[in-house]
Amino acid sequence: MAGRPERLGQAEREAALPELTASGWLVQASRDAIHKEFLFKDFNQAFGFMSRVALQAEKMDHHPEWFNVYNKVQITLSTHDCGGLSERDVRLARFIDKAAASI
Ligand SMILES: C[C@H](O)[C@H](O)[C@H]1CNC2=NC(N)=NC(=O)C2=N1
Repeated sequence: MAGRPERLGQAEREAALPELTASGWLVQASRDAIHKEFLFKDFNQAFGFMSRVALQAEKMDHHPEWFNVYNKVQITLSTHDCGGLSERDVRLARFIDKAAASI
């Protein structure tokens, strides 16, 4: 993706975040990031989901912070290059929700 990412402004947050928080993303209090926990039937499904997200992350050159144990995947999204939330996090979060729904 071209260009240096910029932190979302107030209007962009008001436009993008309600949709994400409605689907279970939490805006972190401790840093400018969003977080969501996904539960799957077993490790196989969790890892299948992670594989899809990993391929998309490479394509976008935008990578999640995540933690997996068995069927649980916890994901934090933030843009390190701008020190907070950018449009890339919004786009990746939308992709992640679709990927989880298709497992
Ligand atoms: C050099 C490379 O483009 C950058 O380090 C990319 C890679 N993946 C990234 N992922 C995330 N989450 N934030 C970034 O700022 C970021 N930057």
